[in-house]
Amino acid sequence: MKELYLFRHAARSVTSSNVSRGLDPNKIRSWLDNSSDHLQETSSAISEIHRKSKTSKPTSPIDGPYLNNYFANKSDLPVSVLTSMDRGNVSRIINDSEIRLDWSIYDLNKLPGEDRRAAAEAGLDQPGTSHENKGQLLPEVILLGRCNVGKSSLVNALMSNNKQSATTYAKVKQSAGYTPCLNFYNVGGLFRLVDSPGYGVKGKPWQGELTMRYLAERRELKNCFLILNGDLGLNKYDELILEALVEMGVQFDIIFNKIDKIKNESRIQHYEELISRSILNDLKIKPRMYFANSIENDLKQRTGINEIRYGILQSCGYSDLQTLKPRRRRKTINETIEKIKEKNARKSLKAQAKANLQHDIH
Ligand SMILES: Nc1nc2c(ncn2[C@@H]2O[C@H](COP(=O)(O)OP(=O)(O)OP(=O)(O)O)[C@@H](O)[C@H]2O)c(=O)[nH]1
Ligand SMILES: [Mg+2]
Repeated sequence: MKELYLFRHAARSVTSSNVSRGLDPNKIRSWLDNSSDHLQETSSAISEIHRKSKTSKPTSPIDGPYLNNYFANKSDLPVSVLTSMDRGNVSRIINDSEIRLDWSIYDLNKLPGEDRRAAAEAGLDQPGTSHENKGQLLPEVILLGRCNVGKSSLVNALMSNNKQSATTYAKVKQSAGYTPCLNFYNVGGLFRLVDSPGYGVKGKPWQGELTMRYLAERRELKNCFLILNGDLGLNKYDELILEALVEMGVQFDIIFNKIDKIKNESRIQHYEELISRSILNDLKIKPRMYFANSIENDLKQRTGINEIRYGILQSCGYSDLQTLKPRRRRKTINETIEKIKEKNARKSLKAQAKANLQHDIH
């Protein structure tokens, strides 16, 4: 109505002021009349858009938890759907954990546990390896995958504080074939997370042998997380390793990583198609499935990390996460300062609230 009122006013002023400039007032009136109809249509279309935008929900990000929720009802492959309490627990456990690289292994016979076993088999009493006194044996999980699929980035994402900091434990590089050996990260004395050299075109035969022997022989190994390219899907090397894992009877799960490479609105359809045309549904063992983004340079984009952490802890036999206490890491000076600041802010808020209450009473 307001627009129409303004419009009429404009028509009046145009007719009177433009005659002197040689414009035909009737033409102008008819043009304005048509415009009035158009304006009315436009204004009602705009209010319709406003109405719709108020009622329709904004598109949610199709992130790791969203995809898990979606495929929980749609796929034969199991997925984890976490409660907010599970999320809180896994974040606390990892954020509190002291994390360190215990061993970098090029030769499986030198791996603690294996050295002892090798020595026992050879009839020797003293294995005498350099790693012998560097810690007790813990449950282990390994990240497997093609070169460049994001194994080391995922190691960093799994062991870093979710949103605030990206600690770099494992070295990451754009060029494929970067991690040369098996790296064992001790997480809070609870388990060891093993980063492995990638397989595929850039993988070296001796690295393949090392990893395969580890998979076949390691008694501490509780689960493998096979990382797949979330953009391109499985290739022949992935199929070979999947078949080998099934054949060896090794427990494994799969992670579709780099989901950011697929546009948010196409993700569901992309993964539905990718899974249905892969060999995943035909495997004798149905692996648990995860969707993640382990990107290092944009922490807000990281997703699906707590689901994998939860899967790791469960595989390692830790089911009561509420009471699980890792070996704690020492806080940095900055973290300590932040904690003190938070405590003081809470104190002053409390004091303020108390003062307000007393003021209201009086
Ligand atoms: N877009 C995107 N890039 C990623 C993601 N995760 C890792 N990258 C990038 O992928 C490249 C390879 O990452 P790495 O973590 O080194 O991969 P890797 O599997 O350990 O590679 P190798 O050790 O060579 O086998 C790096 O440039 C990473 O920044 C992700 O979730 N999304
Ligand atoms: Mg690597």
